[in-house]
Amino acid sequence: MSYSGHVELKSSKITDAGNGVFASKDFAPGDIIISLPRPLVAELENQHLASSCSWCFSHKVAGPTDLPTDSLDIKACTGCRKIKYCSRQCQTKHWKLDHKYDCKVLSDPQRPPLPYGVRATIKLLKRLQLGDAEVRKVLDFQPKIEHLRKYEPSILEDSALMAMGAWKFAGEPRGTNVDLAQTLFLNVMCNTLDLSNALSNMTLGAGFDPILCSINHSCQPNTMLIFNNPHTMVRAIRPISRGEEIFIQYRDPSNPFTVRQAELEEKYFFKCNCSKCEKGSTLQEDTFKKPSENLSSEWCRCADELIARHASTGVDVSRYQIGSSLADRRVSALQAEAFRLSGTHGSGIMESEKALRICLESDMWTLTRQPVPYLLGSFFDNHIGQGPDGLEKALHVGLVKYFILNPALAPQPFDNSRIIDTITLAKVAISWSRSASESSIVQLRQKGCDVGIFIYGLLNEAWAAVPLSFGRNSQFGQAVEMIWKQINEDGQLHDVKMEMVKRTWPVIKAYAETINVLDCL
Ligand SMILES: C[S@@+](CC[C@H](N)C(=O)[O-])C[C@H]1O[C@@H](n2cnc3c(N)ncnc32)[C@H](O)[C@@H]1O
Repeated sequence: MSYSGHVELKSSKITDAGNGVFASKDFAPGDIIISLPRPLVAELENQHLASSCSWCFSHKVAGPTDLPTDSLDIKACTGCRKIKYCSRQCQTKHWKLDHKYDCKVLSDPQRPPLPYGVRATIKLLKRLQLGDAEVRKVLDFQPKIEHLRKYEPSILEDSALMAMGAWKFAGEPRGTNVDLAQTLFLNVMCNTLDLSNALSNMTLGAGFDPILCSINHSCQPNTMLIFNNPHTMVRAIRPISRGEEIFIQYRDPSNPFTVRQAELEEKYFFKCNCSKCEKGSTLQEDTFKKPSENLSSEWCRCADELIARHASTGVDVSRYQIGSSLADRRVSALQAEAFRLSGTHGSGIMESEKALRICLESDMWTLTRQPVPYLLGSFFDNHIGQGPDGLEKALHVGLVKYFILNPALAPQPFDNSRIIDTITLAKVAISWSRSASESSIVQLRQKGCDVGIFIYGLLNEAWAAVPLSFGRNSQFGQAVEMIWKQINEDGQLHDVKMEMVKRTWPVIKAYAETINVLDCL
């Protein structure tokens, strides 16, 4: 079946995966495979409604790692006073496509905020009633009702209540019923994509689209999904031949096998059968620095305490188990504790330091084994706002992330997560160089890291990589250009500076390789 210009939908070769999306021509890394003006469903989570544009997801709250967002002026819809926009154009587009169907429902000041799945279902029901062919395609997905009935009956019950609410709020549209509402609700919620804004680098809401959501998951994906306010693209990250299946990642593929499996089961209700998971716990993601038997006696004692604590508090540590011997159970307990403290997507300063000590002082973890990369990410973010001392720590951990972690975890320099990291590190290095004393700057240079050259190289790399990821005309691309132009005022000397970058890069890399992360804690 022809699905769009460059892809087609047919049965996946992955066991139990149903249909998948296949390339109908060859693609090179960076090529755009799918480009959509906006997913069929794109809803902000409630906590972001007040500070983000509901059409383009521009986000007002500036976090420490944010790129400049100008003076974004978010104004509320005069009808409901809940949905907000950064411009009249965004408001008009959103009204025509979407908001005209739920503005009245949201306008009741007494009503508590509606979950985004309910908001989406109200609008889908109304569009379905009007004969919208795109919405019909949502019904082609498997609602996973049987799976939920067997394994997650409470989720199924909740979905029935949500669907009933959505159907009533939609005004019980003729030609629809509660069962149909539940199918729409579940099909969207079991297949959502995380929607984000590169400028604030966080998940702002959830999306669903019949084309994008037909792409299966692999823990070794060949494409990346770029959400670009509100344009969405699927781009190749490795060469793809005609006839090959296209995969994205629904969840982080750098986790150990059992953690990946559990996360996908929990959020999407399936057992991943991708080519990487077929190899089980045998790959680099599951390799510790040393065999479990080599854990020091001091850390064995600590692990024994954790085993007792996990048992007495009833914490489910099954996804962190690496084996049944006592030595394996001890390392599993350390792993469970490190993941618990990492919170997977961000943790406080105290928690991330404690978890890093477990992993690195026990000497069982390599720097690229999770949750160390998550923890270093949190450590980096948490220290940016902590004055010159915090900035210096962030700069050092950033050097380790840049030279050691990122090339191992995301081999393409234009990978969207990597390019955001590169530009954020450049910003940290700029802030540090402005706040540090002259002697600190000289000292760092003497150790091998000339911060001026480092900043120049990072910005040049980000600027060169943007066309293969977000695009130069995107909000992100424009923000990168702004910083790049500030640093590169005398454009004529570019070649000379790049020659210095080329010569100095291996020296900075060698310095990064000497950094002991534990010294930064
Ligand atoms: C977003 S949909 C993808 C389209 C789906 N294959 C279909 O035919 O409708 C996600 C569902 O596809 C299946 N799936 C995706 N990736 C998979 C994988 N790696 N292994 C097994 N099933 C997978 C699961 O049933 C999952 O819930």
